[in-house]
Amino acid sequence: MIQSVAAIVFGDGSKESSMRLYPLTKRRSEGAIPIAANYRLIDAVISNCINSNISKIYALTQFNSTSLNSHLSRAYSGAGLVGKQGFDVEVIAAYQSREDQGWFQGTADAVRRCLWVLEDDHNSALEFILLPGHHLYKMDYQKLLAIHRNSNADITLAVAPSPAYHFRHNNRRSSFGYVEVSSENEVIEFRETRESEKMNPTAEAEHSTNSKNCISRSSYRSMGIYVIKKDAMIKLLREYFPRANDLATEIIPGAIKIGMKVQSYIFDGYWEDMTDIEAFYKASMESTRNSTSGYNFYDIESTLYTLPKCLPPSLIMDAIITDSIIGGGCILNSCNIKGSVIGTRTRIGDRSVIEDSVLMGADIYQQTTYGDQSIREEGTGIGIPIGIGENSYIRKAIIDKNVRIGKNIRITNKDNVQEGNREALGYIISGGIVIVLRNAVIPDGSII
Ligand SMILES: Nc1ncnc2c1ncn2[C@@H]1O[C@H](COP(=O)(O)OP(=O)(O)O[C@H]2O[C@H](CO)[C@@H](O)[C@H](O)[C@H]2O)[C@@H](O)[C@H]1O
Repeated sequence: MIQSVAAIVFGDGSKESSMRLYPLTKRRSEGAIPIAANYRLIDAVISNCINSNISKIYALTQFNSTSLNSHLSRAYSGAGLVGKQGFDVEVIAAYQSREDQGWFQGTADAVRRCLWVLEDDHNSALEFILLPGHHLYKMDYQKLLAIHRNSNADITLAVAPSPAYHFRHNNRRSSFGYVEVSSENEVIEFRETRESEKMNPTAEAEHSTNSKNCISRSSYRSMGIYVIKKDAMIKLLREYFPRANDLATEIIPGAIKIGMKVQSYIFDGYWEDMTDIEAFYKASMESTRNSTSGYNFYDIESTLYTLPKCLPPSLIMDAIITDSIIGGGCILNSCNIKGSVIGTRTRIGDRSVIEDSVLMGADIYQQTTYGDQSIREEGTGIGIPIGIGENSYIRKAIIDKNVRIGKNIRITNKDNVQEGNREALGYIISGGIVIVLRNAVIPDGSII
C-alpha cells in the first residue's frame, strides 16, 4: 500500500455542476448516480484508488450529498469493504466554522478548508491525488505517480487526447481544461476554455512548433485529475493564491505562471467524464455490449467494488432477454428486454417490451401483490406498484429509481422532442432521451 499519497475525491460542489446530469442529480450528487445495474458512478474512482493501492481516500462532498455520503460510508468504511483491510474512505462533508462561513466556493476552496484534516500528524501523505468523483475510467494511478515523481514535478495533470465527440455533441458543456505541453510533456499552457472559445478540432489535434520559443507543442484536454506535492498545495492555497476558489481556472494556471513545474501524464484509455445525459446514456449502452470499447466491468485484474447487497438472484419467467445486463433481485415476468440495463430489484410485468433503455431499479420490494386491481384507481396513478406494468413499451429512456409505471403505457418520445421539461408530469427529455424522474408515477395508458 502506498502511504505517501492520499486521494481527494470531489463529490459534487454546486447547483451548476449538478445541472449537467439533471434530473438524475435532482436529489443526489453525480457520484451517487447508479450505473451498470449494480454500481454507483463513484465506485469507479474509489476502485481505481483501491486497485492502485492508495489506502487513504478523502471524499469532499457538499451538494445533494445524502445518498453519496451514505453509499461511501456503508460501502467503504470500517468492515464494509470485505477483504480489503487497511483502506479507509473518510467523508468530509462541507461544514461551516467560526473562521469559515458559507459553503465551499469551488474545488480549491474545498481543499483549502480541509487542509487542517489533510495536514494531520497521522497523515503521512507527501502527495495528494485530486479526482473528480463521477468519471468512468480505469487508471492505474501508480503510473501517474511514477511520471510525477520521475519528473520531480510540483503538479502533474492527467490529460487525454481530445476526442471529436466532445466537439460534435457536447453542446451543454460550459468549459474544459485545454493543455499545451512541450516535447518533454511539461505543461506550457493551461486554460479553462469556454464553449465559444473552442479551438478548431482539426487544428487542435495537430502538433505545432512555436517559432518564438522553438518548442514543439501538443494539445490535450485536462481530465480534471491532478497530483500535487503536499508542500506545493499548501503554499498555493495559503500563501500564493489565498483567495482562489477554483483549481482549474486559478490554481493550475497560477502555478505555471509563478514557475512551478507542471507535468502531464498522457492517458489513452477509455475515459468518460459524463458531461451530460447523452454521455451517461452512451456509457450505459456500451455496458450492454461485449466489446473492447467502453468500460470493462468484467476485468478481474481491476475489480469494480461497490456496496455488497443481500439480494436474491433475479427471477426470470418466460422472458426474452438479449444484449442486456440485469442487476440482482429482479422479477421479470413474460417480457422482452433488448439492449438495456436493468437495475437491482426491477419488476417488469407480462408482455412489456424494454428496448435501448436504462432502468435504475428500486430501493425496496413492495409488499403489494403486483398489479393488484383492488387498490388501483384508474387514470390517477394511485395503486400502481413500483416497477413497470404489463403490456407497456419503453424505448430509448432512462427510468430513475422507485418509479411506478402503469400498464399499457408507451414511452418512445413519439413527437421526437429533443429538449423538454415536463417535471410536473414526471419526466424530462434531454438530447432526445426521455428521463422519468425518481419516484415518479406514470398512470396507466400514458403515451410519452
Ligand atoms: N465545492 C466542491 N466540493 C466538492 N466537490 C466539488 C466542489 N466543486 C466542484 N466539485 C466537483 O469537482 C469536480 C470538478 O468540477 P468543476 O465544476 O470544478 O470542473 P468541471 O467538471 O466542469 O471541469 C473539470 O474537469 C474537466 C474534465 O471533465 C476538465 O477538462 C476541466 O479542466 C476541469 O475543471 C466535479 O466532480 C465537481 O462535481
